[in-house]
Amino acid sequence: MIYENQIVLNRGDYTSCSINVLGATVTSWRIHHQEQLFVSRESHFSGISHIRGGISFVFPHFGEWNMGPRHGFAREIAWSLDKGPEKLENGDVFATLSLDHNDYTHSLWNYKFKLLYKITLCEQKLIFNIFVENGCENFPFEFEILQHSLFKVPDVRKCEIIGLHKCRFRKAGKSDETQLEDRQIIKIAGKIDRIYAKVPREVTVSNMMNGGTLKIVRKNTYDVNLWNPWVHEANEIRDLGTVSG
Ligand SMILES: O=P(O)(O)OC[C@H]1O[C@H](O)[C@H](O)[C@@H](O)[C@@H]1O
Repeated sequence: MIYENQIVLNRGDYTSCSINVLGATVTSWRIHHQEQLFVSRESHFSGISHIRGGISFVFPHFGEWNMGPRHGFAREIAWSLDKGPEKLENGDVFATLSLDHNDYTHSLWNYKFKLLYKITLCEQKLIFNIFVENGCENFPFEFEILQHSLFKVPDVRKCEIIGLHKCRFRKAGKSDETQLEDRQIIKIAGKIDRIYAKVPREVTVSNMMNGGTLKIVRKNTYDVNLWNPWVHEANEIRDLGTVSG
């Protein structure tokens, strides 16, 4: 069921996940009451731009795009509910959203495609399955996908990111020049905006809400975007709200 644009997966025990059909954006993930995601209070939910925060769906292009909006169109348009929410025997709850090519997407990117996005809420984790169907007969297309995730943390300076050691990275939006990450543990102490390539399957972030560690496990994706605009730049992003040091 969709109520006020939201699809809610409720696992009981105050564990839930909300997905806004606008961009199939995951706007809330609560584990036993505790919110794990950051969504700006200044965010627009009316469709005039993408939702600022949560987990947004970047497709078919990451970054500035001369064919359409930055980070693609998928985060800016309404998706459909394809299936669910449905409870599985083990108590997990899932829903599948879909986005089909239409006149608008064709005006920017002239391919027939269908995206299926299955989100499963488990006791302590979220599982995402993404399917991209190519409806163009004998005609391949290239695309980029990113789940742009903004996490809520008590103090970002205390978070330790593990898993990027020895990966090469480039600065987002800058030249293709790459550098080697020589730190086993990355701490954020200022602005950072990087794309790490060929990242191992698992990256962890410690000192999340309640002091827990978040494990991000990926399959068939190779790059990781690490972004924190820090105070000055954050204050220039109008829908992010005021940030103090
Ligand atoms: O403001 P947006 O279009 O949502 O982009 C937010 C951020 O997305 C990614 O993390 C990019 O690497 C950043 O350069 C960008 O600032």
